[in-house]
Amino acid sequence: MNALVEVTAASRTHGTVQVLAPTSLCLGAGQGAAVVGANGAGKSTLLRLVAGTDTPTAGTVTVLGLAAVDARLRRRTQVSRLLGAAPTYPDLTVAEHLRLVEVAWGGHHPGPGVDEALAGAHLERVRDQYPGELSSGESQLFALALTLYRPAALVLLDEPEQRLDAVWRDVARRLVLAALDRGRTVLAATHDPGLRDALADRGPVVELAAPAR
Ligand SMILES: Nc1ncnc2c1ncn2[C@@H]1O[C@H](COP(=O)(O)OP(=O)(O)OP(=O)(O)O)[C@@H](O)[C@H]1O
Repeated sequence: MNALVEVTAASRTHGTVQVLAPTSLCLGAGQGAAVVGANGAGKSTLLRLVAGTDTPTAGTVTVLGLAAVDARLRRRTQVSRLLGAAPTYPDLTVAEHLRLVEVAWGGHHPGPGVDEALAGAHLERVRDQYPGELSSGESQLFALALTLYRPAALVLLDEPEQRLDAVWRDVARRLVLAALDRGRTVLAATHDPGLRDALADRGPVVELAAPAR
């Protein structure tokens, strides 16, 4: 298997506190993986290590064949991530954000088109609204749809289900599965059993131990 992501005994310590115990993960092209565990278990920390925005205290993290921190240029085109809030422009509508991504790929965006992507995410009703005019659930689904619209090989998602009701959690799951069906690789931290189960059919589940409380 050609590994897109290879995490080998990676851990993270802040001061004297280990916030991520040694963790390993191997993720090949087209696979999906769920990272699960209690609040504070280290899920976001692991995603940041894979994103290259943090470095492990011990162990190694390789993304696209390079140490995650050295994969900067490749990350721009080959990794799309939703870790926290998605960056948005206050004066561009929902549809214009997707159009911007499409244009940024200068004729090489593989599709679907903006209208189809909005329909798939159930966002047609708010297509002409600005980010500041969306409900919190709409904002989250918009952020997820926008993240998945970048035609990146690897997608990193931190709790994509947050602030979504049961119906929209289902939409979010289907969006993630559709990305996998198109050959993307997805690593998602989640508290949603439905998303965990869906990803478990597509690859490994990384269970992080609960932190001492
Ligand atoms: N810069 C930091 N300094 C000290 N501790 C930190 C720092 N960043 C994160 N932590 C701690 O690391 C632990 C793991 O945090 P992380 O955000 O990875 O957990 P999580 O599993 O994503 O939690 P949740 O499900 O609540 O989002 C937490 O106890 C957090 O307080």
